[in-house]
Parts: sequence; structure tokens; C-alpha cells
Amino acid sequence: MTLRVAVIGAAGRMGQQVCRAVEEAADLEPAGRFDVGDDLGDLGGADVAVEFTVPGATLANVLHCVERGVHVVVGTTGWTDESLHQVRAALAVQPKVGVLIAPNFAIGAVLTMRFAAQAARFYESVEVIELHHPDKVDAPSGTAVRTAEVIAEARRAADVPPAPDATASGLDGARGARVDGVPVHAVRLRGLVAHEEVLFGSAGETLTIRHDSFDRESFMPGVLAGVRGVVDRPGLTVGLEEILDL
Ligand SMILES: NC(=O)C1=CN([C@@H]2O[C@H](COP(=O)(O)OP(=O)(O)OC[C@H]3O[C@@H](n4cnc5c(N)ncnc54)[C@H](O)[C@@H]3O)[C@@H](O)[C@H]2O)C=CC1
Ligand SMILES: O=C(O)C1=N[C@H](C(=O)O)C[C@H](O)C1
Repeated sequence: MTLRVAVIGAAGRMGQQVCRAVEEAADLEPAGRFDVGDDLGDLGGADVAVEFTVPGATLANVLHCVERGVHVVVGTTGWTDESLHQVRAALAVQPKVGVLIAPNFAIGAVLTMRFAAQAARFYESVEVIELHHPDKVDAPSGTAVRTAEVIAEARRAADVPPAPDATASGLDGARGARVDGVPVHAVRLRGLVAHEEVLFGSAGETLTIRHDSFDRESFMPGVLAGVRGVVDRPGLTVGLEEILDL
């Protein structure tokens, strides 16, 4: 069956890449390209909409799609418990519709989160560093936030005490932001695309897990897997790992 796919945020870095990937996929057909100021209407008769916009716009776009019975694959960051709750409420009146929200569609980033969750209980110390292109509008990255959350969950489940840190004075921000107790540091550097390092430490050893997206092409297999998978997954799915059965 051919799926008709609309792209919201089509003029952006990710949106343009998604439009190309949809055009090149034999089982997918472009249904429409939408960007800021466009009326989403019936999404060009799409079966699935792919949404890569900005944190301030994504919820309204997703609710628009759900209300019109269109499945959605969302890569935009900035989701909160409250905005996820609003999506679940909208889906309750459209029980056949599926929404997939994933902070990162690169397989290596998904594996990094999984490996970090596995390692978390064995180490006293942990820090997350995310490194991105300087045009990114949010910090820390959605991926780094989720990585810190899964690490914190695993440490809590294993009763790991807070990481040691004797810092008593210094400049604001020198120790990064705390996400669920885990220090997260954000680097913005021309030349980068999307990168993450998770550093674990205990007496006499460290473990570093690093993932690099050197090109936005790296996100496309995950986005297309999401498009093909979301039509058979009614309700809200958070994380590509659910689609990949990881
Ligand atoms: N989940 C993942 O794997 C990835 C997620 N991202 C996230 O995706 C989002 C977009 O990233 P980029 O493409 O790099 O940003 P971008 O700034 O290049 O593109 C965003 C596009 O959305 C458009 N836009 C803004 N408001 C809109 C609205 N109300 N309706 C429709 N279009 C609107 C803008 O005009 C722009 O063309 C960010 O939140 C980023 O963090 C980025 C890369 C991978
Ligand atoms: O803005 C980006 O570029 C990216 N955003 C996502 C995030 O915030 O985690 C995913 C990836 O890191 C690229």
C-alpha cells in the first residue's frame, strides 16, 4: 500500500531532507509541503504527516493533524508532560490515529540511550555532553534531556547515591544544567551537526559512549520506519525504540 505523506516544517533543515527521502521511497508519495504561515487544512489528503518545526509550534500542529484523523511522526523537541497529556486527550477521541514522538531518529542515538541506561547502575559519576550546530534554538538538546532522564531512572532503581562533586564555588553554568540530577553540558560549534557523549566514571575507570550524526541523512531511516510503523500503532508512542522493538 502506498502511504501519502505531508511534511510540516518542509522549508527547514530536517523538513527538506524528509521531503527528499519521501520522494525517493517507492512505497511513499508526497502529499504536501507546509511551513510557517501555511494553512494545514486537510494536510493535502495525507495518511501521515511528518512534523519538524519549533518547540512553540509543534503541539498545535500535532493536534490539528489528530483532529483530522491524520497519523503524525514528530521530531520536534520541547515536549513536556503537559503537552503530551494534551496529545493523549486528543487521541482519546480519535482512537484509530497514531502519533510517534521521538527526540532522535538516528539509530546510534537510540542505541546510545539504551546503552547508557544499561551502564548507569554500575558507575558513581555520570555527565552528558551534547554538541550541535550553532543554528539550534534549544538547549540542552531533546536527546540529551531524554538520555539524562533514562540514566536517572536507572540510578534510582538501583539506589545509586548522587554523584560525588566537591564544587563549592565558581562561575554560574560551569557545571552545566541539571536534568533529573544529571549534569548536562551543551556545546554549539559551526561544523557540527548532532553529537552526544555520555561519560561514566568509577574508581580507576571511565566509560564513554559517543554518537555522531555527521549528516541529517542519518535520521532518515528512522523517520521512514516511523512513517511506516505509526499507521499500525494507534495512540501515543514516545521514542523510536518502541518502533524498532529495542
Ligand atoms: N528527532 C530528531 O531526530 C531530530 C529532531 N530535530 C528537531 O527538529 C526541529 C527542527 O529542526 P531543524 O529542521 O534543524 O530546524 P529549522 O529551523 O531548520 O526548521 C524548522 C522549520 O519549521 C518552520 N516552522 C516554524 N514554525 C512553524 C509552524 N508554526 N508551522 C509550520 N512550520 C513552521 C520554520 O519556518 C522552518 O522552516 C528542532 O526541534 C530540532 O531539535 C532535528 C534533527 C533531528
Ligand atoms: O536540532 C537538531 O539539530 C537536533 N535536535 C534533536 C535534539 O534536540 O535532540 C535531535 C538531534 O540531536 C538533532
